[in-house]
Amino acid sequence: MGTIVASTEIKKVRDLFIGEHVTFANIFRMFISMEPSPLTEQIDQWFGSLMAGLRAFPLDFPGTTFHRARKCRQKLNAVFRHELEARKKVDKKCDDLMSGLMCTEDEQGKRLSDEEVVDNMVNLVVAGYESTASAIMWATYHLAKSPAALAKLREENMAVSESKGGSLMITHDDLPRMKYTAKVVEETIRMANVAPMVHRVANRDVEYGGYTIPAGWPVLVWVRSLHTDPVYYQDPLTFNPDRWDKPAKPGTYQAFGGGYRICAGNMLAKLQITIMLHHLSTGYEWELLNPDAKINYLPHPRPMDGASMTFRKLRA
Ligand code: HEM
Repeated sequence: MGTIVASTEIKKVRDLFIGEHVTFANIFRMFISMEPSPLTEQIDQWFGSLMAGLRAFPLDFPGTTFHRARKCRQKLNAVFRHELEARKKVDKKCDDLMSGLMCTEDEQGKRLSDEEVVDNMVNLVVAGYESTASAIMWATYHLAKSPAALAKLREENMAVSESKGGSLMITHDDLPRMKYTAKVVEETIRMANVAPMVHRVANRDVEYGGYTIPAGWPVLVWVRSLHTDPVYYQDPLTFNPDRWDKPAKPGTYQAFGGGYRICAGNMLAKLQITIMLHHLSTGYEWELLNPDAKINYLPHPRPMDGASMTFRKLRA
């Protein structure tokens, strides 16, 4: 059993498992039926630069993060546009999101414009890619620091795998048996706060904490402060999956926002993290190289060293 030393900075966590960028590869297969290739590697980099510019100061001239993000956005639009035109030319339909968006009709039989299809494609990758990959990184980080939780997770997932003759393929039917795994996913998402804020506008005057928020004011729900409030979460900075034996008090768990605009991909995100945890916990053990590395919170929370870890295969 060799020891792999690798930076698990999101991409590398994905690399470790099946030798490719799992989250990105999954998203690309589901969204546009593209297999990993030099082009998808390039697209991956453009998305990275676009993400970096999301919360950058909006200075749009060469050399700034914001400018780079805008340029990358244009390149991404061009790639999706090219694929869309190619499909239209030969009337090609795939079992993926792009074809779904191209064919969807509203009650009046109206379809999305090409621009709307491309816009939705880019936005959905932005919404669903780095957020989920980052949550997977945080799951491995917290589990590396919580051996007891990792042991319970491994026990549950080994049992699931053994009951299927050692198969690593989990299906929807296995999920009811993966109760502890579900709690690890929930606790990871609570602590990771990969989407640090939720945006709203007050649609009427609201009294809150002795203040009045006037109608029309923009409001930022700072999710981390909610998720680390000891009034709602006992010992909030401790990774404790068992706290999810009881559901959170309504309104105190906003990792995916809430109401009409709740994250459209929340179930998909949880499923992807669950699958990844199943494979990692049954196949590997891992250790943080710098457990006390400082955390950078903006633009997205991550350990400053990218969560460098050693991974070791549990079985051949
Ligand atoms: C751990 C992973 C994820 C986190 C923490 C997350 C978090 C969020 C948050 C906080 C919002 C704003 C919700 C609100 O304003 O109430 C949001 C919106 C959204 N998310 Fe996610 N998300 C994740 C994964 C995904 C995935 C995998 C997809 C789809 C592929 C996705 C698609 C969307 C979409 C389409 C919206 C906009 C919904 C709307 O405005 O109606 N997200 N997400």
